Amino acid sequence: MDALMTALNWENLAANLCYAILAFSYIVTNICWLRALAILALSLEALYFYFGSTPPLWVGIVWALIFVAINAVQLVLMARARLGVSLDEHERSLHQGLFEGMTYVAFHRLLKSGEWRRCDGGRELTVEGQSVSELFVVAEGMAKVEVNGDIVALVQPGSFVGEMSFLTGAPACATVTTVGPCRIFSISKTRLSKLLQVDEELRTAIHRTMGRDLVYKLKCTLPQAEAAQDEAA
Ligand SMILES: Nc1ncnc2c1ncn2[C@@H]1O[C@@H]2COP(=O)(O)O[C@H]2[C@H]1O
Repeated sequence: MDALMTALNWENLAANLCYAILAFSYIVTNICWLRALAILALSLEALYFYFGSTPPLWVGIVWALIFVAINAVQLVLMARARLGVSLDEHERSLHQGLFEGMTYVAFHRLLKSGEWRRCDGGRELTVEGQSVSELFVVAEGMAKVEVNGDIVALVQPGSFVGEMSFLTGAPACATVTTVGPCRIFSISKTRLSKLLQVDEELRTAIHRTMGRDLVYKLKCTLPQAEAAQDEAA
């Protein structure tokens, strides 16, 4: 009990504050905040080791400063990566739509791995029953989705094409054809898979985005299917 009271007394306030901040930094999930809090806590620890012990506890001070330096360098690198990202008007609008919530840095890594294309109407993006080698995002324009020759849906701007086979590994469940001039972002699925294997942040963001897009498609498709059933009855 005495030891606990001594540990918590006012003289040890800096040390307790430093370890409380360190403990809090373990709770936060944002890596920037984690590093910033670690820098604050470890700087306080260095001060405590200097002023709180006679002679100063140099081993602790040196290691605290090394940890501060590592975290500071990482923060600067992250800030530079963030500031180095510049998106053009089309990329920004895609980010604000389909990829909303994805960090600029992760979005930029995705963009760098694929390419933008313009195409006219009539271009087949996927063919029902055939394997799909690319994942597409229709940024501008529309595409029709056909199953057994029947149009079952329209792909709206800001939607994926080919995400279902990407997620399941199955062949394309539909033929998707552009119905007018389109601006499309495409990325090789092999390349995307490799990228997602090493980039956890992007993997989480892509899966969340695909999930949201699938929900949207399902919501749009159900009324269309109901209307078709009513017509058939
Ligand atoms: N009901 C639907 N609404 C919108 N897009 C669809 C629908 N059904 C299939 N697709 C798209 O058509 C694509 C065909 O290839 P995938 O199965 O890989 O992925 C599919 C989806 O991207």
